[in-house]
Amino acid sequence: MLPLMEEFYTIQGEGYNSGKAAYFIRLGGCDVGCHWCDVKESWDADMHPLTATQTIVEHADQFPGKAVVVTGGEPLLYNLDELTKQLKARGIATFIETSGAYPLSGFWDWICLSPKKFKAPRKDIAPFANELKVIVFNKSDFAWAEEHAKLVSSDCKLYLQPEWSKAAEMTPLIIDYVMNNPKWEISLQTHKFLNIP
Ligand SMILES: C[S@@+](CC[C@H](N)C(=O)[O-])C[C@H]1O[C@@H](n2cnc3c(N)ncnc32)[C@H](O)[C@@H]1O
Ligand SMILES: Nc1nc2[nH]cc(C(=O)O)c2c(=O)[nH]1
Ligand code: SF4
Ligand SMILES: [Mg+2]
Repeated sequence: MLPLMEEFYTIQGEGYNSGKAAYFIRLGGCDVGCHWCDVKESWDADMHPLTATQTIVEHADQFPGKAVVVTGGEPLLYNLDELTKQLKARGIATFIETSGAYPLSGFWDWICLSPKKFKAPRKDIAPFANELKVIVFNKSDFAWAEEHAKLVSSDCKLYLQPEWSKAAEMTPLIIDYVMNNPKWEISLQTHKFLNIP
C-alpha cells in the first residue's frame, strides 16, 4: 500500500525524458521542506489514501505510453521494490523523480536526482543517478550544482532548471552559465508552458 496523491497521464515536462508520454504516480509525504516547492499539498502523507500497489499498476497499464514517472512528495520515503517490479513485469519503463534524501529502493530505468539544500541527499545515491537536475533559485545554486556534479557518474546528464517563480531573473544567468560550462544543459518545466498537468 502506498499513499497516492494523484495519478495522471501526461507528457514528461522536465529533463532528459521531456516530451515523452508518461503516466505519473504522485505519492504523498515529504519532509524536505523546499520553500518554493510547487506541490506542497503532497507533503502530509496522511492526506492521501493508501492505495494497493496492484491497483496503481493496473491503472498505469491502461495507457499506451508504457512509461511511468514515480514522483511526489518524496517517493523514496517508501520502499518501491514491489511497485517497480510489477510495472516492469508488464513491460512499463520506470522513471523516478527524487531529492535523494532517503534510501534508494526500486528497479529503475531512469533516476532523476534533484538535490536540495534543505535536506541534502544521501551520498550513496549519486552514483546511480542518470540525470542530475538542480533547481536554480539564486546564484548560490550554481556552486551547489557543481558540488553534486562531482558525485555523479561520468555519463550522468547534468541539468539546471529555473525555479518557477524566479525564472525571469534566473534564466538569463542559467543561459550564460550553460554557454560557459557546456557540460550543463537547461531544463524547463515545459508542461507549465503547455498548460498540461
Ligand atoms: C515536486 S518534486 C517531487 C520529487 C522529489 N521530491 C524531488 O524534489 O525531486 C518534482 C520535481 O519538481 C522540481 N520542482 C519542485 N518545485 C519546483 C519549482 N518551484 N520550480 C522548478 N522546479 C521545481 C523538483 O526539484 C523535482 O525535480
Ligand atoms: N508534465 C509534468 N512533468 C513533470 N516532471 C516532473 C514532475 C513532477 O512533479 O515530479 C512533473 C509534473 O508534475 N508534470
Ligand atoms: S523535496 Fe520535492 S516534494 Fe519535497 S519539498 Fe522539495 S520539491 Fe517539494
Ligand atoms: Mg511537478
